[in-house]
Amino acid sequence: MIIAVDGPAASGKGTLAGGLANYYGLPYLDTGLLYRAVGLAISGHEDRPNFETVAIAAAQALDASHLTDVAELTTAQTGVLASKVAVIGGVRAALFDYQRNFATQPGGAVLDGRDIGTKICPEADVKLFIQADSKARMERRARQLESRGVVVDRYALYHQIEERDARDLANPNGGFYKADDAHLLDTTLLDIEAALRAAIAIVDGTMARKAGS
Ligand SMILES: Nc1ncnc2c1ncn2[C@@H]1O[C@H](COP(=O)(O)OP(=O)(O)O)[C@@H](O)[C@H]1O
Ligand SMILES: Nc1ccn([C@@H]2O[C@H](COP(=O)(O)OP(=O)(O)O)[C@@H](O)[C@H]2O)c(=O)n1
Repeated sequence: MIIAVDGPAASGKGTLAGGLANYYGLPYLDTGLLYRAVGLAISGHEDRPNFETVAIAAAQALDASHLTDVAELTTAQTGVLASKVAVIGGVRAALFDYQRNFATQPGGAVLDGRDIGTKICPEADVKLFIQADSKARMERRARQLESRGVVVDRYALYHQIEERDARDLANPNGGFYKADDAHLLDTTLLDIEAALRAAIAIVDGTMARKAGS
């Protein structure tokens, strides 16, 4: 079974995707980490003319060893760099096979990102699009960063998330919208347990309908 989980920044898609992977015993890939690793690799080059070439080369050279320093990859600054390299068609093309190979491994997988249900795995058995309002997303990200000892300016974080979402939505090479056959799950008023229960109910319901049809 392949489960695709998409949604905007800090909507809780990684938490849900990880919870679903655990529940169904499937391997899980956070595809945002791939873009973050490329973002990190071009840090300091982003204003140079050869920025795109450096980013594409970094994406082509990417392997699992670049995804281990999760603390550094998940800073807010790396998120901004990730959304800058994510608009480069050559970067997306270079990361496609990695994601496709993960998704199509025997037994299935859970992947979360922005374009899993639209571009990476249009044939996924179940697609979830996770949403939560901007203030809730900002507050969740703020607490996540604070739990690591980061001092957070909530006003700046709110605008940074809005700016990143806007850049993502305008991405000419992206597919950052809800797939027609994705189930929308708004977690604004749900805690993590309730959101996971709702996601499991969607997956079970979808698979039962497919088995019956
Ligand atoms: N439904 C929820 N209610 C409260 N906090 C949540 C919920 N879902 C996720 N979180 C918390 O919000 C933060 C961001 O969640 P995460 O899954 O990393 O988001 P995303 O992968 O969409 O960026 C994490 O600290 C996570 O524990
Ligand atoms: N499948 C994906 C995943 C992430 N991304 C890009 O990578 C950035 C970081 O993604 P992420 O999922 O780690 O970010 P959060 O939603 O966790 O804040 C996004 O803002 C997108 O620009 C993408 O283009 N396609």
